[in-house]
Amino acid sequence: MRAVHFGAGNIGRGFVGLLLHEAGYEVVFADVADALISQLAAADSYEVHEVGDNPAAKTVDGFRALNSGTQEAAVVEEISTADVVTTAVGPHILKFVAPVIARGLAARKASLPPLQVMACENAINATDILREEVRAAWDESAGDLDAVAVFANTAVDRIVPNQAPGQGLDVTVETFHEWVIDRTPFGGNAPVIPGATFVDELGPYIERKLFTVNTGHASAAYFGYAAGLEKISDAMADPAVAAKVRAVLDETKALLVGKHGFDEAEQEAYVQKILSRFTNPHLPDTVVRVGRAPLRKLSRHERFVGPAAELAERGETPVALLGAMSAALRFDDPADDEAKELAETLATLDAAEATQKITGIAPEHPLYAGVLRLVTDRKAEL
Ligand SMILES: NC(=O)c1ccc[n+]([C@@H]2O[C@H](COP(=O)([O-])OP(=O)(O)OC[C@H]3O[C@@H](n4cnc5c(N)ncnc54)[C@H](O)[C@@H]3O)[C@@H](O)[C@H]2O)c1
Ligand SMILES: O=P(O)(O)OC[C@@H](O)[C@@H](O)[C@H](O)[C@H](O)CO
Repeated sequence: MRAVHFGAGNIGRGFVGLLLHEAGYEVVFADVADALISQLAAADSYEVHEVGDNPAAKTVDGFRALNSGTQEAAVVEEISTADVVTTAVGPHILKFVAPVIARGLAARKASLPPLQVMACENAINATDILREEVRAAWDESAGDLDAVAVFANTAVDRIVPNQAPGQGLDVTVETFHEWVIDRTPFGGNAPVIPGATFVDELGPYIERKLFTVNTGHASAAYFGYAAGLEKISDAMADPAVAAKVRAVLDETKALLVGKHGFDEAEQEAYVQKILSRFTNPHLPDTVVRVGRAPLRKLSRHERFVGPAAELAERGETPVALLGAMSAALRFDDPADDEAKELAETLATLDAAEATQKITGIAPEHPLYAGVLRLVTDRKAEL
């Protein structure tokens, strides 16, 4: 069995690659970072160090690595005979890997079973986004795309910080992990991945993950950044930051319980577990990594505006979520391209234009007045 995995970064090596390896797949990593690919191609193995309660070290070996920029033909050939393709490149990068996947699928022999494609990104239904990009790149003369590929949405959860320089290919990760995959598109032939959980209804799981883990995480990052703190665990050790994060998760908990019918006590236990993961002092995770790409995080269906808008539509006022969004508008890490673009948007557009561009919230929406106020206040400081 062979899996081609796009994105040999933190989650690629520290989670998806590891679970596919443990499931018995030969993993072919495809990435455009040349130094990383050269290192992987030259290595026999790397270690995944799980830190926190019950620490462990796991070895990943038997992989290969290709540069999907300079060795595209080789990646296309791998895809044409692979069993599985996964990605962990970032939601905005899916459009760049899709044409390579489309070419690999077009070169596939009709006798092979459909390729099983799963995007492992922090976005609602990231695989649907990837499928539409593959469709856009699809050569119709190659036949029916749906006959050669099965696309399944997934939710991936494991905190994998940026790795310390000098650590080589080894990855430090938290012990917790969860990979939930929609079983329904596979029609009884789902891949066997013992570390993953297959479910019939993925939607509630994706929202629960994004609007709890990622909303809470990003809140800790932006409040921590505003407080001048470097690590997420330090941010969570600050009582004022921790209280604001908790208040945000109370609001998303109310939404998730009300919308999806999660049991309240079960959701509270989920929140507690996640808050304890953020405080893991062994995990060197930073507020700038977790806060990265603030425009993506402030966009319409993402971890802040998504739940805040739904609460507003239900007649609730999401006070804590608006507070976190206000902190996000102040995230100005000079190394972050989206933080620079955010600052420029705030500086050059009027408040109404900036509100709509950043959050996608229209003037008639019940959340609009709240976000317009945040944007207006932030602009007044610039
Ligand atoms: N790190 C985590 O804790 C974590 C957990 C769950 C989900 N995720 C999600 O996984 C995805 C990747 O996150 P990460 O933290 O591993 O980021 P990362 O930056 O460590 O890794 C991304 C990798 O993608 C590669 N890449 C960029 N453009 C590419 C292209 N065109 N073709 C092939 N490879 C390309 C980069 O070179 C990099 O190695 C994101 O969607 C993120 O939200 C991350
Ligand atoms: O990857 P992002 O930028 O969407 O979000 C940053 C972190 O919240 C994220 O990477 C978490 O560590 C991860 O989602 C945990 O499962």
